[in-house]
Amino acid sequence: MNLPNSITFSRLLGLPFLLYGLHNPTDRMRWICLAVFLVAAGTDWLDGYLARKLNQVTDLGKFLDPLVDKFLVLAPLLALIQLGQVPAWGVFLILARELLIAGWRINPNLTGSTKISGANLWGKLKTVSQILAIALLIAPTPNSWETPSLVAFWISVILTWISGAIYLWPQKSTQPAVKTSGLTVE
Ligand SMILES: O=P(O)(O)OC[C@H](O)CO
Repeated sequence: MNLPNSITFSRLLGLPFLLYGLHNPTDRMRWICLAVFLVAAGTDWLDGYLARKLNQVTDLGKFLDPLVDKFLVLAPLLALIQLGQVPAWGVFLILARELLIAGWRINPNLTGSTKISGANLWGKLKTVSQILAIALLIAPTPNSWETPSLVAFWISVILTWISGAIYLWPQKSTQPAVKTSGLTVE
């Protein structure tokens, strides 16, 4: 457990507060939750930066970082369903893709590599779009912001699936076959 991975874990600390604070929130509580959410989201940049700078990129980090991001994004989205701000089926689309890629990432038979596949550029872009959409939805914005916030949410849903498809799409042609227990998987 190195410093970058500890920072990744610390991202989870704000989640209980977010879930509590977004239950029937006042405007003031929304601002506080927005600040907590953005600080937690900021650690996503910090852990990656430190891992590269300190030369501490590990398989554990490549697995943990995207997983913790999924918790960070899904916790407020569930609260936002409860508040009637986002439809459950939209959040389900995000949840389904995130589970799919988390499972794919740790399965060498599927990735074609015994090394953990880290997040790619599209995955990072997807997470940024989710964070922006959630920030807009948490903020106590006037009614006129409802549509732009929802548009941001749906853009993030689309990017979530595009980035997922990009992980899965090219592997047949670009990844070498992996031999597992005498069985060669292509
Ligand atoms: O697309 P994923 O599942 O690799 O997640 C991307 C990470 O959240 C980027 O930090």
